[in-house]
Amino acid sequence: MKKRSLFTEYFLQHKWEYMLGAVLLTISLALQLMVPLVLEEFTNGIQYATITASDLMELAVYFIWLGLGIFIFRSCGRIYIFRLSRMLERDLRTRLFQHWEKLPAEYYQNQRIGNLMAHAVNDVNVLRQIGMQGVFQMIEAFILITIGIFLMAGTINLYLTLLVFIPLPALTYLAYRFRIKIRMHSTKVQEAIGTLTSRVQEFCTGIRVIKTYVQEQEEMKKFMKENDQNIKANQQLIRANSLFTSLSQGIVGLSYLLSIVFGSILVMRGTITLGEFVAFNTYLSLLISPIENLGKVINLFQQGKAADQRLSEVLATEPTIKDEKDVIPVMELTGDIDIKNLSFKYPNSPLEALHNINLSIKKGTSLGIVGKIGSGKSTLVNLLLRLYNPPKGTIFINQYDIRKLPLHVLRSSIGYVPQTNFLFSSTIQDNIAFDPKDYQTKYVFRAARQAEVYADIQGFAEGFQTALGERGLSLSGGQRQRVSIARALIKNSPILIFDDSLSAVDAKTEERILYTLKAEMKEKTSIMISHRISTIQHADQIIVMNKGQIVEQGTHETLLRKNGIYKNMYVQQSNEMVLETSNERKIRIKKWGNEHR
Ligand SMILES: Nc1ncnc2c1ncn2[C@@H]1O[C@H](COP(=O)(O)OP(=O)(O)OP(=O)(O)O)[C@@H](O)[C@H]1O
Repeated sequence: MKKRSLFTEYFLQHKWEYMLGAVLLTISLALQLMVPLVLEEFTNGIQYATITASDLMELAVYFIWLGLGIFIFRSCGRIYIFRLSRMLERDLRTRLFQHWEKLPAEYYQNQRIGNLMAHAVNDVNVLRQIGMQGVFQMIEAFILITIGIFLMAGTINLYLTLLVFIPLPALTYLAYRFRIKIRMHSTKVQEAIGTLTSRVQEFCTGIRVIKTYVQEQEEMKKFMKENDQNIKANQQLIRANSLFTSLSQGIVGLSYLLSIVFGSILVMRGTITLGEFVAFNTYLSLLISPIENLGKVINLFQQGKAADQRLSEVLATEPTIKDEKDVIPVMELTGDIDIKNLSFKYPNSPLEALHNINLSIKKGTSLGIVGKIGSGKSTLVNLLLRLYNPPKGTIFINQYDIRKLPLHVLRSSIGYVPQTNFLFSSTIQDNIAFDPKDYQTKYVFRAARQAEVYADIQGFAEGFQTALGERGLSLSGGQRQRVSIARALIKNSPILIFDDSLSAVDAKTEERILYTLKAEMKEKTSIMISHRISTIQHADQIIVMNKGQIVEQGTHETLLRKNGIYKNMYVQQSNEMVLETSNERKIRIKKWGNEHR
């Protein structure tokens, strides 16, 4: 069965409410169609001098009542239909957001933020417009045109009506011809807006890099090029729209001309009365706007079809990472991790990021991971968190294949500090207590103390209530990292993962954090990735990764005895430390000398 469009789906769900709106509007239109009849009587009365002063008064009162009726029913119908469309807009955005939340990180890697914004803003707006102007004008056009033509042909003159309506099929033809063109241009406009939004977003997030690499001119050139493309796409759409509107107006004008010329002849011949001629032209003027709008509505529906298609495609994207059908209803995990023969390729990559990984991390023990850049350390963690799906039967927690665990149980059992520390535009407290559970302030303070960031935060004028800008830019790299650590610690989860999470703090702070964490981690399973040996040297077991494989495994002491990659890294880093310390000492002595000169 063909899938219904999003708009049809919504329309059918609310059909009775739409019906009520349509009834209110129809009453107002019926009253509008009575105006020419009153005018006809009035004009004939004047022509044949049969009208009296009291008739005039009566007519005036009648007109006022008609006007009032038209106003009340039209406004109510309009408010009703427009309210439904605003609800459609709200529901659609909520549905889109809910769906986006289900899609895996991988989906966002392949999307431009501008395109996603265009879906959420422009596409939804087009569908809202269909629900507003589209439905409203469709009802108006249908009622006025059908009943209007019936009244003109049936009560005034069939031939004049036929003559006046001869040019109108051309309008349908035009709408058909312009349909594809306008849809194509509207898609281009959407894409151009998407590209521009992405450019601005990238500019804002990358502003420091742009400035330090003096790339303002280059960025401006790219922006101007895309801005011009946006204008060009809009101009093409405007041209197509204006040509369509002008041609349709010309056709309507021709109908009007035919009505005046041939209507006057019929009056002069006495075939119709002057009152009927006035009524005929009033009907026509009532019909002109709906006939014009019909063209616009057809266009709007075309744009809506494209927007509907785009939104439907997004909503049809299957979340690849979700609870499997054979999910085991586990409520809690304690933290024994087993990895068996794990090999993994990223979906869009032909190369293996991990090859035949075998590991066992018992509850309450720690694992340190070191290795070169790109050796697969973060990939291992991504799979444990199911940010990507590991092959079935490769990763187990408490003997359960993680592919069979409920996602929310798996993820809420892991306190994770990612490599890139994203903080939300909110207070520091909210950033730390970022969990479905409600935490009392004392727990936020405790986590901040454990992460060695408490003193820094208390140093801010507003303490834990300090609002952070987008991406927490008001904090230093080290502070951001420690706030992220506090966010992971507050969860008090059985598994803790730190992905190079102490890289931005100095050696002394690192030492203090590790000391605090040691007590915290006693009952937990912890995985710590680092480029610094000092961060992981006290782990119960350490693995060295290279090209997606575990190449060395053991404790700090056993690995040093192996004289392999680990030993080399250790020696190199120790030498660097000595050099750093002696440089620091030299700087301190120089500084002291300067101060005491
Ligand atoms: N989303 C992805 N899609 C395709 N390939 C990826 C993706 N993420 C990582 N890779 C590739 O997988 C391999 C392992 O990457 P990974 O990020 O796990 O390395 P890493 O050891 O954590 O590196 P680093 O120390 O720089 O964090 C690399 O070759 C990388 O290019």
